[in-house]
Amino acid sequence: MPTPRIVELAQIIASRTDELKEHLTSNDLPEPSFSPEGPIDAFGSATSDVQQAKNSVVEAAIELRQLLEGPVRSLLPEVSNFAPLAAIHRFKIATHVPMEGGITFSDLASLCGLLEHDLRRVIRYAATHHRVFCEPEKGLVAHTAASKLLAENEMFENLMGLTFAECWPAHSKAVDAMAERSEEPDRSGYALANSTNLNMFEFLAQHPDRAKRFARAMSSTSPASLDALASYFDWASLPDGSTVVDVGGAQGHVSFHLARKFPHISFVVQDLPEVVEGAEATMPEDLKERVKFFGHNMFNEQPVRDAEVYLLRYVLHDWPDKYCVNILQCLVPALKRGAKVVVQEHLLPEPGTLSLLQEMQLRSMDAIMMTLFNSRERDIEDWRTIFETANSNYCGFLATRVKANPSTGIIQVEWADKDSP
Ligand SMILES: C[S@@+](CC[C@H](N)C(=O)[O-])C[C@H]1O[C@@H](n2cnc3c(N)ncnc32)[C@H](O)[C@@H]1O
Repeated sequence: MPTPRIVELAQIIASRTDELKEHLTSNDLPEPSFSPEGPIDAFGSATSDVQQAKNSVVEAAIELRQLLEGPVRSLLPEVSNFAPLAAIHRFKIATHVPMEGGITFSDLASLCGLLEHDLRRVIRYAATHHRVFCEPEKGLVAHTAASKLLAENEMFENLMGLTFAECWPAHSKAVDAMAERSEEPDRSGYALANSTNLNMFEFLAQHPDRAKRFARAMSSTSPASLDALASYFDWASLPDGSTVVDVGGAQGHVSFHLARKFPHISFVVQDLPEVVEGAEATMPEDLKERVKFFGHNMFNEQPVRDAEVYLLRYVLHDWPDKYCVNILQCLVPALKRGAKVVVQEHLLPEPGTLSLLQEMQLRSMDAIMMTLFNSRERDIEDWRTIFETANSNYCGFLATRVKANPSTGIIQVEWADKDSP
């Protein structure tokens, strides 16, 4: 009789967890733990083999759980209500819990301005479902690694805000948006959830605090992703004094990263005026000469002419196809022969060709794009079509998946200017 799948999965978990234990022991590293003293990312500094072992264990554990719990649980998953996490974010509960010892439900409720019974159920739900907070003795709330992170690290505050204050309400309206069969960003789940006829960026422009949180959440991008951008396009071969225009560059974190690696290049960071406002004042001293900010709406003609590179990093996936075509067409009057357009984006795979975790991450991102913008993630052929539709002078289309993270890639095209003499 063949080995049942659940046994195979258990064997994968056991053998690959041994590799993880070996890595921790031989490098004298702390083991993963929910305690506030536990590591944030126990395998963050590990080699790609160890990362691979970790991903195999997680994927096997997901499949094993799904098989053991059966199809009913797949349809009605245990975690489908994010109100408790949204409440933890909104009422800043983590900041009111002391780092040492604990606090009673009643004291915590008054600090947060909540009814005690509401607070108690939020905490107990989050403790069991998400390991956020624990109750070391009955009635006393204390930190776990996750709640401590939220209390101490402003970046997580911004990311939770983006997830639970912006995305979550919009997800529940995405099906209403789908029923409208609209491909307009101002009829997305996000627009419906906010009772607005504006697209998300126009709406955020009217809500500066939320816009700031969005911009800060965007700047939390992983260093590995920025390193991929730095290494999958040959920035070093650009002539001395070259200019890169970072279209939709937010507050400049991508240009800062590239500017530090390539001191012979200057950068113009373009974004909506309200996004770039004040960015120059907070710029690192060493980059002030080479990075400039410029308020510009990318649906208007590109004003910075004859740059060597126009970079669009995670900008186009926010827009339905016809808008992407329009953005690329707005670059055209500025392009000199040989200018490059460089795009960093997710690249959808053929179903089942990436690992389960990678494909889950991509499908989640695709669903978020639908919810927020009525836009989508795209595969390589979709990207080729967008460039071809925008202008036949966009030549030499080259899309390369990033080896360490093949769900993303770098696309480059060159402006051929076939019509000029
Ligand atoms: C997903 S963020 C990407 C930010 C940055 N490129 C990065 O890689 O982190 C998309 C950016 O596009 C900007 N954006 C949206 N609409 C725009 C417009 N009409 N003109 C210029 N920038 C715009 C947003 O403000 C935001 O900073």
